[in-house]
Amino acid sequence: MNTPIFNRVVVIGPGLIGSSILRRIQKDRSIALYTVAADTNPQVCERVRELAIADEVYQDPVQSVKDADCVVLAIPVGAMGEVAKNIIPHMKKGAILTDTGSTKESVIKAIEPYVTSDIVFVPAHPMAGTEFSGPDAGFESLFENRWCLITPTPHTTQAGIDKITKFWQAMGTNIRILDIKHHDKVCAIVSHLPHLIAFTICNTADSLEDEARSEVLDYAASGFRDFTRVASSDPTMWRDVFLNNREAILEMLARFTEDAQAMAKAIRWKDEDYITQTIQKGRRIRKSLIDNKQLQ
Ligand SMILES: NC(=O)c1ccc[n+]([C@@H]2O[C@H](COP(=O)([O-])OP(=O)(O)OC[C@H]3O[C@@H](n4cnc5c(N)ncnc54)[C@H](O)[C@@H]3O)[C@@H](O)[C@H]2O)c1
Ligand SMILES: O=C(O)C(=O)C[C@]1(C(=O)O)C=C[C@@H](O)C=C1
Repeated sequence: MNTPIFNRVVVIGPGLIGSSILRRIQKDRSIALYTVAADTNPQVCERVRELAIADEVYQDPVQSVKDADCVVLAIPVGAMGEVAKNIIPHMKKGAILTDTGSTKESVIKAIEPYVTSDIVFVPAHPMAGTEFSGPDAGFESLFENRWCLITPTPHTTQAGIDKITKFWQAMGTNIRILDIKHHDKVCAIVSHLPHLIAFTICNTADSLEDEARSEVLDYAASGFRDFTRVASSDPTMWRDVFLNNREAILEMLARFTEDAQAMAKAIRWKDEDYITQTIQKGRRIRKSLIDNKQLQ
């Protein structure tokens, strides 16, 4: 076997993303020789033991990081700062700290003050997931052919970037190095706003008067169904994303609202060309996703 990328990898938060990482390592031990999982929820720890997807399991993240050469934070973005503050003093000198958070500027701001000069922090974000959460939801091929976005800070070393690049390539992803603010803007439009719209449209449907609401359930095997998949995502994760990428999300929502108003105007004034062009753009985007193999 080739030299493994890491000897001992700790995943803090073995939910959808963390357990998918652990499962992938279990399949490919050239990524890490030994895996440790840590989760403050005792039921998650119990389930990870039952699933046998980590070599060792701890309820206390502080205890779990001893001797690790890579620690992956796969917890909600609002919890990252506190956990980093607690674990960093117990990490091995020279170890890498990385994360999978959906927002980057907030996570970096929360973690950086606690990063000591002997720890390398490499912020990262795998652009892959589902509407499910928890250790049962993960699967080893989740990251296959997806993107992992790495957003180095001015203190991130090239050696750290190279190691995390290898790590995520071994998970099956392609890599892009992105500027931190740019990452948050792009994710606001491709991920955060679509979730906001999905949660909102379900709430709007639910607030209709009784008769129409029951029809939503009867006839929802249409476009609405696709929104309900996205809207069934985890409330804690998404509350944290919305509160931690506020500026970019509000900016994209404002643009979207303007475009929705333009569409409303076109419908009111029967502007066939505008309506047709808008629909055609949507179809083109869908086709390019299929061509780029970004649809499972
Ligand atoms: N779900 C997705 O599609 C997706 C995709 C890419 C990135 N992410 C990001 O990855 C991270 C994990 O998301 P997920 O979907 O795997 O979540 P998840 O809810 O499936 O798992 C998160 C786990 O973290 C644990 N946890 C919460 N607070 C903790 C703490 N303080 N200490 C230790 N454990 C704690 C929870 O008990 C849970 O088991 C989030 O930051 C999210 O933004 C999610
Ligand atoms: O595929 C889904 O259902 C997801 O919600 C995954 C998704 C996304 O919006 O694309 C969600 C959050 C992430 O940070 C990255 C990926």
